[in-house]
Amino acid sequence: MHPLTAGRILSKRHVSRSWYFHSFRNLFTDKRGWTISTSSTCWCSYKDVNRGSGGISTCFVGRSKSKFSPITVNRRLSTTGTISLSGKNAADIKTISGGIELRTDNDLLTLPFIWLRDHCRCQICYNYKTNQKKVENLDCDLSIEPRSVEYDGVQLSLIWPDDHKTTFETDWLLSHVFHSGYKKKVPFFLWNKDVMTANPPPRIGYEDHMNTSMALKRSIFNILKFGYTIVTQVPLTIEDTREVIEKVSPVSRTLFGEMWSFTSDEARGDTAYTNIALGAHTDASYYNIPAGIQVFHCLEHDGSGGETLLLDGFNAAERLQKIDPAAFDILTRTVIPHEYIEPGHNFHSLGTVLTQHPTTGEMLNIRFNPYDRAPLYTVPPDKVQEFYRAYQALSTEIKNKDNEFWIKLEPGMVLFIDNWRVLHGRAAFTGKRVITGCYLSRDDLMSTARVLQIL
Ligand SMILES: C[N+](C)(C)CCCC[C@H](N)C(=O)O
Ligand SMILES: O=C(O)CCC(=O)C(=O)O
Repeated sequence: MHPLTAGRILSKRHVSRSWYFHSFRNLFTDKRGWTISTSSTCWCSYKDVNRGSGGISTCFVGRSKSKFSPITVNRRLSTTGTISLSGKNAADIKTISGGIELRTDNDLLTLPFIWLRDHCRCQICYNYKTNQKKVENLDCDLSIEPRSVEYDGVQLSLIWPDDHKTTFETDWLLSHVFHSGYKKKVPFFLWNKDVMTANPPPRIGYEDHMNTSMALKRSIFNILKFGYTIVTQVPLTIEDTREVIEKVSPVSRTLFGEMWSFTSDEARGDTAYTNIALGAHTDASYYNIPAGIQVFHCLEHDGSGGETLLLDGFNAAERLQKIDPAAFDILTRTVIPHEYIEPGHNFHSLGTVLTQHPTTGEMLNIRFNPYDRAPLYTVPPDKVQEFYRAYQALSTEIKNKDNEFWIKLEPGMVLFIDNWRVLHGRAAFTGKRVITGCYLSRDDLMSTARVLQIL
């Protein structure tokens, strides 16, 4: 147990802005040698408070429930109970219940005080070496209020009842607080067949992708914007393919291993290992967190057919939301199972077909693989028909030829597909066809995107 969170007995009324806690800080660091010196209400645990006269009170600070030491605190009575607002742009802030509203050039931010106190990025509260919070703030007074707020248009500064000072840059607030005007750095470019035919993502040459950060950024940018990208002129080996991929992200290990290659030899118990056509689907639906990216590189094909189908699942979902909101809603709420079973493997997942971003409501993931659906035990009988109706409504969008974009993967073309968004399929084929590739985790891709400052 953390020494400062042990023995927390104080009721909230004692932790208010009418108490001045500065002297606590010295006591904690000097006498106990405790490293936390925030001295804020968030960190103090009190056994009792005896109001003394003349503004002096005695209370008990506990290290554990059984061990308390008496100390003295200066009691500062709040004079007005109001929060002073100052600064060149004070007119842009307004106190509201439990927080402030901050008007910036284009947004109106609502900033709860508890949020502002918890997100303090001063050296005491935040470790800039590890990029981690130093304090848990789990005892923070939920109704904490600052004594004063200052805003100059660039920085917002707050002084808390214990004299702790918190300063934020407006830009930092804009990109971290909940607000409806949040803008994605790389918005989705939703497409159907015609839109994609007219605006395909630029293809990146192997040498550029491998050697210039501009080109690598463009490859990743394409995945975020269009849901896929293609690197051309890649040497026809698994090792070279892996090197191209590892510029983007480490290769994930799945039930198919790391780098796999497949052909129509039925080596595994999945229709991918045949030469029959496969309708649009996402892969790894039987993982609770489906693979983020699917990579394909056709190393050889000496027959006909085998074209690759790409289809923007977010565009299909968005259209469904417009024309059949009830179906869309059912698919975002109904958890269904998927599975992959073959000797030595038995994968089973639960998840919704459509998942939206929890704050923006934008599409986050489509999990659509009619082939790998498991028996539907998650839907009560009286809801079964409406689920099938919704699933069929989505599949009508997915089967719509106007949404299908077909390409022929030629040897040397490495295709990265956002498996959370873009569905893929293939036409039946003849002859020998060998495809290598792998899966990547979406978190790894996003991490690279942030490091390269694309996000
Ligand atoms: C890509 N590779 C051939 C290795 C595996 C194919 C797995 C296909 C599976 N039905 C799924 O949807 O995940
Ligand atoms: O063979 C192909 O081009 C694609 C196979 C496929 O859809 C898969 O492996 O999931």
